[in-house]
Amino acid sequence: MLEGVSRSFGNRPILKEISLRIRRGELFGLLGPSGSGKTTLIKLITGIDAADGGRITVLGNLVPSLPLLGKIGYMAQSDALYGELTAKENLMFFGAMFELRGARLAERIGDALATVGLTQDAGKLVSRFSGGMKRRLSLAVALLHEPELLILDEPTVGIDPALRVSIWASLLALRERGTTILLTTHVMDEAERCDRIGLIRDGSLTAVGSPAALKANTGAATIEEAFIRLGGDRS
Ligand SMILES: Nc1ncnc2c1ncn2[C@@H]1O[C@H](COP(=O)(O)OP(=O)(O)OP(=O)(O)O)[C@@H](O)[C@H]1O
Repeated sequence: MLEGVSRSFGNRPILKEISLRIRRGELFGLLGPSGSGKTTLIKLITGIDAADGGRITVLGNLVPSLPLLGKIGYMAQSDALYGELTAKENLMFFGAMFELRGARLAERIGDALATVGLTQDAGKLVSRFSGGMKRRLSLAVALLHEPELLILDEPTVGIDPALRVSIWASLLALRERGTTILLTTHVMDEAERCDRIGLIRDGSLTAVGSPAALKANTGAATIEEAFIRLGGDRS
């Protein structure tokens, strides 16, 4: 939950008094033009960056909170992987950080690799991976410890359409199991699949609602049209 959250860089306000309550178990999408503040907001929610004003609580904990880190899975926009390790070794490393070990770790690694379609590539060095494969491995890392809240910054950038479909199927399955998912996207048909979306423009949350409600409120046929009518640019 965010209450009046603000963040400036220098004299420049980047986020202005953002208040938002994301419900447990929902798939929430943040949509906004490039530079509107989506990544900044996500970093505040994870506790990586600190707000200048306002209050953020996640799963009942005031952010930042060390115990919270074990309950969150975060996939940043740039991949933080070890190129000199294989995909499986990367997952073993990150799994150990989340105190997974033994049979449980092996089971989670198998599950996460299958979810992102990398089972056949488990033994390959990450430095030989394509950009899309690295994105998929980053997603596997984020969901390895079965976090209650999954925060994904543009999870499907650089991923081909067929795999995007399968990743979305996995996200929806995780949501069915009760995982709360917060993601940013530029892709309108992805926004359409979220339970609710929040539109950000110039650091302000301009609208929040289900895709159907946002379309109905603006009389738009598509979410892209609703987004433009609500003052967003094509992103
Ligand atoms: N550490 C920083 N120092 C100064 N300015 C920053 C910093 N981080 C972000 N900004 C600025 O804040 C604004 C919002 O950036 P942010 O990355 O949150 O946008 P975004 O909506 O995630 O964009 P995109 O969709 O392109 O990823 C940009 O103008 C960016 O240049």
